[in-house]
Amino acid sequence: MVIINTTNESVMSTLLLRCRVAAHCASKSVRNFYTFKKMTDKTLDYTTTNGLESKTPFLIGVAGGTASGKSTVCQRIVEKLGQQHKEQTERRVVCISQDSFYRTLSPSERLRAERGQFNFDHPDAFDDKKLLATLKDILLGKKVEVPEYDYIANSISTNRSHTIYPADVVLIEGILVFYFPEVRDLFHMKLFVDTDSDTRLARRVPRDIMERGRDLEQVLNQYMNFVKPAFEEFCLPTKKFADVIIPRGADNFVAIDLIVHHIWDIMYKKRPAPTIKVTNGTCKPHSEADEAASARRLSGSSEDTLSR
Ligand SMILES: Nc1ncnc2c1ncn2[C@@H]1O[C@H](COP(=O)(O)OP(=O)(O)O)[C@@H](O)[C@H]1O
Ligand SMILES: Nc1ccn([C@@H]2O[C@H](COP(=O)(O)O)[C@@H](O)[C@H]2O)c(=O)n1
Repeated sequence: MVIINTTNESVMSTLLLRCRVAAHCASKSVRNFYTFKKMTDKTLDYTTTNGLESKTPFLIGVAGGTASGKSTVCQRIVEKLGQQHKEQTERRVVCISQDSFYRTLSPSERLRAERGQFNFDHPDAFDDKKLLATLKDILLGKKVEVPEYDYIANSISTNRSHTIYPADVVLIEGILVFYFPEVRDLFHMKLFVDTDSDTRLARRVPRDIMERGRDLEQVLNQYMNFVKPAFEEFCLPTKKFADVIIPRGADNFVAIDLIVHHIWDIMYKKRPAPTIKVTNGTCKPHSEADEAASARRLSGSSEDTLSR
């Protein structure tokens, strides 16, 4: 099942069209409809000459609960667009984690974090101003430096960071990427990875023990005291802002293919890029369609869902 919200008409109409074409192809036993054309150097040249208005990247927000598969979904999208083996400077699709925007903790908060008693799932744990400024720079086509997050030290790494070069598509994933209104309004497309909480907990426990240096008791305490209540209070309510909800995350090949095709259309079809005008430090959608979509978003008409 792919659930499509009606908030963003351009996203919705493309996806609906694809659903119809896919159904038609299936009924006619047409094979390989979803065989995805990988990017080639030839097509790379294309965007430099196809009349796109600017290098404003297409910004995609990917939200969802902890261990729902947000990073894995982003990774699949990058792979399907044939970008995973490209040099950083050559990548046309790049991913950033919201975890790189956790704020610096005070000494007492640091002590609590070491005991698993700090709430990393609360919006206050993030430096949303820095996240907003970074995304605006990205939209202006600037090169930005994004630090790696160190889950063992509970802080951003002082010596490991990634240079994000101007790209066509930038994915930013995190539990609360739709929580902050100013950040949320910058996205051209919003995805919500909707994986059930038992599955998420079953994934989080081994991941935190093996990759994040935690013990079982700490992981379970943190989950019950902070992660689960904050998911219900802050993350889950942002699902209504999503243009596309992806049940089962990376296992949902159909949803990922539809999204990849949509991104591919944006990157290669001869249509104006979704440009962003930055005036007085605020980013605004440029095209009339984007403005209309924005207005609908602000008027809160995002409750209707279609499903198949
Ligand atoms: N579809 C899946 N099937 C099995 N394991 C998965 C799947 N998606 C993610 N995982 C695993 O679950 C853990 C969390 O996935 P990840 O993509 O990092 O989630 P998130 O970014 O939402 O925290 C990782 O260990 C990952 O390998
Ligand atoms: N020092 C930290 C920072 C964050 N967390 C947890 O990470 C989760 C977000 O990352 P996902 O990849 O799971 O989306 C969030 O739920 C925090 O609890 C942490 O444990 N320690």
